This record gives sequence, C-alpha cells and structure tokens, in this order.
Amino acid sequence: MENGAARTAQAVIVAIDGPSGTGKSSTSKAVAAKLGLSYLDTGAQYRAITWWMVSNDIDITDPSAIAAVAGKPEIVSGTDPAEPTITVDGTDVAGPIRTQEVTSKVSAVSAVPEVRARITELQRALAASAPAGIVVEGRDIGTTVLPDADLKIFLTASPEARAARRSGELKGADINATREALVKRDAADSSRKTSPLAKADDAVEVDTSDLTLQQVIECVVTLVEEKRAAA
Ligand SMILES: Nc1ncnc2c1ncn2[C@@H]1O[C@H](COP(=O)(O)OP(=O)(O)O)[C@@H](O)[C@H]1O
Ligand SMILES: Nc1ccn([C@H]2C[C@H](O)[C@@H](COP(=O)(O)OP(=O)(O)O)O2)c(=O)n1
Repeated sequence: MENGAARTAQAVIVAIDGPSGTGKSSTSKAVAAKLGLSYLDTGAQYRAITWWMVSNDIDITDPSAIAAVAGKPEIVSGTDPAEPTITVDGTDVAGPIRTQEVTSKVSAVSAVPEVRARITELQRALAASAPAGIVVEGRDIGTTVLPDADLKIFLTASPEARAARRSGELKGADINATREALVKRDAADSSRKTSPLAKADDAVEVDTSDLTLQQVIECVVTLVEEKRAAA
C-alpha cells in the first residue's frame, strides 16, 4: 500500500472483520485508543447511506434506483476513537443510523456495487491519511478494501453469544427475535455478489464466544505489537 504524505514510518493498518455482535466496534475502538491509532466504523458508513436512501424515499427494493443516487450524499466519518462521528450532508446521524428501520434495510443497500465503490473509496482515503495508522472494522476490509493491511483479524462468536450481547444493548428486545435477525443479516451479507462478508486467507481468526471484551482487546493489541516488532 502507498503511504500518504502525513504518515509516519511506523503507521500500521489493522483490518477487523466479522459478523454482527462479534465485538468488532468495541474491540477496534479500544485497540485504536490504546495504540494511538485512528478508528473507522465502516458499518456506520453503510448505515449512513441507507439512512439517506430511506429519508429521500428511494425504493430500496430497486438496486438501479439506489445505484442512480449512490453518489449524492456526502458522508464524513470522524476517526478519533474517543469520539467517532458520522455526518451526512453536514447532519449528525450517529443516532438515526441505529434505528430498526435502517438495520433492516442496510444489507440491501450495501449489496449494490455502486454503493460499495463509493464507500470503499472513502475508506481507502481515510486509511491512507491516518497519521499513525488506523483500525478499520467491517465485513470486507481484509479481503477487498485494504488487502495489504499489516494485520487482519476475523472475529467470530456463536449466534447465541452474539444475540445475548445485542439484546443486552437493545433494552427489552426478545433474544430469539434478535438472534433470527442477526442470522438473516449475516446470510445476506455473506451471500451478496460484491465483496461479501468473508475471512481473508491471511486473517487471524479469534472466536470471542467465551472471551471477555478485555481479553479480546489484549489479544489484538498483542498481535499488533508483534507485527510492529517484526517490521
Ligand atoms: N467478548 C465479549 N464479551 C461480552 N460482550 C462483548 C464482547 N465483545 C463485545 N461485547 C458487547 O457486545 C455488544 C456488541 O459488540 P460490538 O462491538 O458492537 O460488535 P460488532 O461491532 O461486531 O457488531 C456490545 O454491547 C459489546 O460491549
Ligand atoms: N465493510 C462493511 C461494513 C458493513 N457492511 C454492511 C453490512 C452490515 O449488515 C451493515 C451494518 O454494519 P454494522 O457493522 O453497523 O453492523 P452491526 O454493528 O453488526 O449491527 O453494513 C458492509 O456491507 N460492509
């Protein structure tokens, strides 16, 4: 990968992929904060473009309608792990992108190749300009967005563990319904044609089902430090 002018010699690129509820966001944010790296939640970008499509009454069952307007919204991500931000055309959408409506529609919108091309370009630009390096989390970071990342992690966990974590966040949510929705979204994200959710051949797989968040963070920090020491 080409380093941007602002990069230091030790800039490190970490890709963290995996299905929903495996701990990508919590782990990535903590690892980035601990190591002084930038942080990018790529799921938030796909949620943001989905929010814009819904807000503008675009028919999300029609991929050509989505493709026709995919270049319109301006999506800006703030990459400080202590305070990640996301705006669409200058509006803070951190709250609205987490609604059930956006969650249920994001897989359809993010399967459209024109959407992926647009968002991938933003992701690569942010990674290239991060001064000390960046932790980027998503579904296709190690396989497609940053195939030359210094370290690739693929987080997994049982559907039961993931549903329990998610329904803990969504107060009062039924655990079986949460599990079903997760499994359905994973299937859609894994089976789409353009850069599906997948483990890169050279990614380190970490099953987080029986690990605490702290243990996962420590594991990833150690892997980054080992990479840096070997460089
Ligand atoms: N190893 C873990 N053990 C228990 N809870 C966890 C673990 N990792 C993450 N969590 C919790 O699970 C929820 C989902 O984690 P998150 O990082 O948002 O996952 P993802 O980004 O993969 O969807 C959060 O409430 C988080 O605190
Ligand atoms: N690199 C990425 C990241 C997310 N997506 C899509 C597919 C995911 O279901 C949605 C939402 O991702 P997000 O990471 O916010 O999902 P959860 O935190 O797991 O609920 O975005 C993607 O297609 N590619």
